[in-house]
Amino acid sequence: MSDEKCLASVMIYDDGERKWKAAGKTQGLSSVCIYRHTQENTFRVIGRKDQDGEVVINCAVVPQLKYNRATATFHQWRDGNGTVYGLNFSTGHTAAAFAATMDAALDAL
Ligand SMILES: CC(=O)N[C@@H](Cc1ccccc1Cl)C(=O)N1CCC[C@]12C=C[C@@H]1CC[C@@H](C(=O)N3CCC[C@@H]4C=C[C@H]5CC[C@@H](C(=O)O)N5C(=O)[C@H]43)N1C2=O
Repeated sequence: MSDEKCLASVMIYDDGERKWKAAGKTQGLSSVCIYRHTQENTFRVIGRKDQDGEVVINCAVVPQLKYNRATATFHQWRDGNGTVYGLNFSTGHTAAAFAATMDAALDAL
């Protein structure tokens, strides 16, 4: 998979409060990548805060994942146990690159 680093602000939707929260301990941008495990042909979304390396997203890409391009720079999906992740990308270009990689991963599953 393209290991192009996509810069985004990673957010998690708090169902209880019905609002988006920044993922991780601090605000700020993370490098978000989709990694492929070659032997198992599985994929994971891994996001690390640029500031301190904190892993703020570590989410399996499962075949039934519905990836929603809510806007040109904000994409979102629900993981297997109902957590909703949102990626607020720095640019439409990185959003489109990430979404294309996500689509390729979903096609390969
Ligand atoms: C059927 C279904 O599951 N639907 C899900 C989405 C979905 C569809 C299909 C497959 C998977 C999924 Cl996950 C759904 O609708 N969800 C998932 C949880 C949150 C939400 C529910 C209600 C609110 C209303 C408004 C809307 C929202 O959140 N935004 C609008 C579009 C961009 C806008 C951009 C940025 C973020 C940064 C903070 C906040 C702001 O800009 O200040 N914000 C926004 O406001 C963002 N919501 C959602 O997306």
